[in-house]
Amino acid sequence: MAASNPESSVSVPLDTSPIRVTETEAYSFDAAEVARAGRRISDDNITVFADEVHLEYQVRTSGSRRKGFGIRRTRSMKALRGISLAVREGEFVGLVGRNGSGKSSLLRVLAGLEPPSEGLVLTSAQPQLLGVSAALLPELSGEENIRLGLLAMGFSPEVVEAKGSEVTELSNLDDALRMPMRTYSSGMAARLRFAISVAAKPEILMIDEALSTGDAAFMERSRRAMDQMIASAGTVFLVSHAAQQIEEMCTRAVWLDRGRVIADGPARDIARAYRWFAHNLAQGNNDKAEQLLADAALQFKT
Ligand SMILES: Nc1ncnc2c1ncn2[C@@H]1O[C@H](COP(=O)(O)OP(=O)(O)OP(=O)(O)O)[C@@H](O)[C@H]1O
Repeated sequence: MAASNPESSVSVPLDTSPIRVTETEAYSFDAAEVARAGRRISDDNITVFADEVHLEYQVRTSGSRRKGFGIRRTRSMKALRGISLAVREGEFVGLVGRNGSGKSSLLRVLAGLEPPSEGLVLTSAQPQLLGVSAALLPELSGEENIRLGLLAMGFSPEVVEAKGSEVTELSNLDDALRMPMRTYSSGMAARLRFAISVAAKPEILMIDEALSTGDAAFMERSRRAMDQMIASAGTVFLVSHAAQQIEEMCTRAVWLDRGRVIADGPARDIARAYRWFAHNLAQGNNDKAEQLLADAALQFKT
């Protein structure tokens, strides 16, 4: 379980009213723990809560070679530097940020796949991180993998039959479903994993780039499937470099840079600000891009 951050444990008025959440294997979510972290929780529909989360990777590097000996050193790489977030039922949160800003790391920590080096992560249910949880086998056909994926998620054979057709329709892979998955392009495999995960209707779904591989029809179907999830009080996270996709699909966006939250607010506003920043960065206008980043931090930081 993630440790709470003792430094933030006092001086904030606490509301320890009950939080309607269930315990999961990875995390326990109880009001006292949130209170110890010094956060005021005034409503009970929070599904994902992060308090001052840090993540440091230890990386082994090869050093200089002298007299034929290679010297190996360990370097620490700070991927997340104090992320705090509270996400509620029905929110569709887009994560944007330049390469290496910490988006995938944050999803992995929130999904419980990576323990934070410091800080607290609480979730109301086990999040499903698309692409990792679905254990699909390359030698099996798409159809067989749909059954396997749904069984692996704990559904009974009867439910698997019923959900199977939903997955088939959403994936739109038609005849390819009878081919071994090793013959799929990465986009086709991503679509299949996405369709399986969405049909499973997890309370918390996390998608890392998978949607960018689909065509317009797939995007439209995906959007409808996720709208249904959100309407039934689910929570979705989406990492994407396509700011337009975030703007069109998400209700809220969080902009990460160098492991920190730069801006957090309505998807439309954040996505537009991010797109202008990314455009300037791509043009090599680094000073202008840094200025836009600072402006966004002032305007949208919560
Ligand atoms: N397994 C790992 N070991 C060491 N460092 C890592 C590892 N995974 C990520 N990092 C580092 O952590 C930082 C954040 O990486 P992360 O993949 O979370 O960023 P990202 O915003 O998702 O990037 P991208 O948009 O390029 O996918 C980067 O500096 C990256 O090099």
